[in-house]
Amino acid sequence: YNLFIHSFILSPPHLWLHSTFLRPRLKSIDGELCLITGAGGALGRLFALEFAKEGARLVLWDCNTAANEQTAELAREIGVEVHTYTVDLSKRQSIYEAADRVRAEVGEVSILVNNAGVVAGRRLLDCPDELLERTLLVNCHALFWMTKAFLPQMKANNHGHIVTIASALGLFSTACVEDYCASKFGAVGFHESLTHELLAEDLDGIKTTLVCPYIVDTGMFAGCEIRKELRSLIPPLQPLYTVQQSMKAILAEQQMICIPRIMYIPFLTRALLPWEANVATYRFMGGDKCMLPFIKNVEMKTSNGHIKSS
Ligand SMILES: NC(=O)C1=CN([C@@H]2O[C@H](COP(=O)(O)OP(=O)(O)OC[C@H]3O[C@@H](n4cnc5c(N)ncnc54)[C@H](OP(=O)(O)O)[C@@H]3O)[C@@H](O)[C@H]2O)C=CC1
Ligand SMILES: CC1=C(/C=C/C(C)=C/C=C/C(C)=C/C=O)C(C)(C)CCC1
Repeated sequence: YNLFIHSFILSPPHLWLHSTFLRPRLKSIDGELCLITGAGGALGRLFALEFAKEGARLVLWDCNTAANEQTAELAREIGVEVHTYTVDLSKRQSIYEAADRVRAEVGEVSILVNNAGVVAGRRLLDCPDELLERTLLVNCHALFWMTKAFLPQMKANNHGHIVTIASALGLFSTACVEDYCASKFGAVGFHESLTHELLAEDLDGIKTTLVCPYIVDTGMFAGCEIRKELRSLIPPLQPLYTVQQSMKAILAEQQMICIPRIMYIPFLTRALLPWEANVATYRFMGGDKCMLPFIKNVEMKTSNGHIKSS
């Protein structure tokens, strides 16, 4: 009983309330070395620019060399040091080799932003096995290898920050994105377990932040939509807004953020309401079939040869 009370005194409710509802102090990351995966992509590029504005030195990883270089150019214009690496996050060896090079050529990474992500965008039964596997490798397994590569240095200094860009679909699911939900639920579980481990080891200098956005207007889920009447109530997020909200959470060392805040509701009701009530709510809000137009979109692009598969 005493231990229980003591644990609460160590993290009293007024501290939770303060960090959740009041404006917390934002930390300085000037001069820190920040590694961002998927830095050639929409959110990855914006993260790179926001971290650059905060004065962080950047290490940018992506499998798309040209897009990654473009991000690097934009970040250099802000005036920070930038290093780019072409890495295939679906390959463990590619991650470890690039990590060794970063350590030798640049130094110790203190902020890790695991942002790269993919989705198959096909119905499970129509989807090539490799494409399903790739989602798990990039969105989930890569988190193991990235953490194994960079956490030891953070532990040695008891200093660092690991950011996981997961998804609202890591907290509740919907139909026809089995690969993506499995990978993002995995990412959420990974983040939580790692956070508990760091706390249990009293490594209070290493922070973690989980980011769970709703649809972001980047093209990744183009076509995904809920019931027409509700679209103005919960519109797709702007990429810059998403990244700015994430940055606030990261710099405030917040453990988790759902963007927009209304996404906490389906997350909670998933756990609190009976299954049937959730199914009825999904039907009413168009959450049950929201992925069908997205999958149609991918099918059309694939048949036109515009989309590359694995
Ligand atoms: N857009 C959305 O609606 C939402 C996105 N998210 C998450 O946000 C993150 C960023 O998404 P977003 O910016 O929209 O997506 P993008 O597709 O724009 O960016 C993802 C980047 O990751 C790269 N990438 C993909 N596979 C690999 C790989 N094997 N190795 C290295 N790099 C790879 C992509 O390269 P390439 O282009 O060549 O494939 C791309 O540059 C993802 O984790 C996503 O799951 C979360 C919630 C909503
Ligand atoms: C299921 C569901 C909804 C729709 C969620 C959607 C459409 C989420 C899309 C998320 C994406 C694309 C995340 C990418 O990482 C509502 C209407 C909010 C509430 C009822 C349950």
